[in-house]
Amino acid sequence: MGSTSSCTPVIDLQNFPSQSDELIHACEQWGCFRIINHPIPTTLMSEMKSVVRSLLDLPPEIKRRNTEVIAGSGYVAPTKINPLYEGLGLYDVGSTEAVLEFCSQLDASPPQRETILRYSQAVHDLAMELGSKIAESMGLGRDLFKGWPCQFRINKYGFTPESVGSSGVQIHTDSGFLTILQDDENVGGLEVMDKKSGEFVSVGPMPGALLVNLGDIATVWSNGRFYNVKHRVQCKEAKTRLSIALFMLGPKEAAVEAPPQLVDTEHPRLYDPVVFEEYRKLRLSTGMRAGEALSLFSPSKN
Ligand SMILES: O=C(O)CCC(=O)C(=O)O
Ligand SMILES: [Fe+2]
Repeated sequence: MGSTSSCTPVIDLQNFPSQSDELIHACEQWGCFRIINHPIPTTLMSEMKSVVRSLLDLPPEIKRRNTEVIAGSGYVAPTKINPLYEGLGLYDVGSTEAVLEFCSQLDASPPQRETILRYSQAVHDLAMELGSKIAESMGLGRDLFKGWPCQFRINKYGFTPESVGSSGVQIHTDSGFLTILQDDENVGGLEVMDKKSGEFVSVGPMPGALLVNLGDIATVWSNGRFYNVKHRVQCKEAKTRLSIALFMLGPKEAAVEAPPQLVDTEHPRLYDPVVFEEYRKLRLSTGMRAGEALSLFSPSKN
């Protein structure tokens, strides 16, 4: 399938509340937007990028020490299905202890540790701030997403001349509420599905900006208003592509449901309460990785 080029919305984080309507429109129509004038310094972004490159270049026996806490949160080696992809990660990036454990597993040097700590804290704070801005822009309280755990992952796609045209990551939605992605500033390949046409649209590199995607939990929480954007990574050129993702998931125990303000007779509740951890396991066990599993939470109509 071909793709057209990007018209992903761009949200200026320093221009609030003026951008509130644009932000909600982007969440509803695209499930994805670029953010500019965000608080993560460009120098920190590029320092983190070079740390990511060194970590992913470590020998496999060291990378394997990055064990998982929840399924897929640790080292993911290339597989038959995804031979180009490799990733390292950690669950609960809001915990300094968890970040330091990740650093120790990978023998990070003191300057690398410092960069990983600064970057992960900054992007975690940014996820919380974005959650607050989304809630506030809908006329709700700023603290609704406080304490929701976040997962962190660094990704490497070893694209080769033979792989041009194939997939680095197959079509999926993210399972949590939102994802903040520092995509590769040179190597494109990320494609998002246009809600209206169902066509894939390329999201080209935009150095200095970050990309936000909304996931399945955002659709549940917003009572179906927010679009859980389907996306994939395609190999466009024979270069290594690196990306850094923070996934704001759902609460550890409490079930997610739309706040009462988003439910009325014209907008009846579309989903039964969803416990994130159960939802994630259901996605894995059923292989429904593109949001299909949400249909299993339609309220029973008695
Ligand atoms: O690497 C990317 O640009 C996107 C990765 C992605 O979609 C994911 O990790 O869920
Ligand atoms: Fe994704």
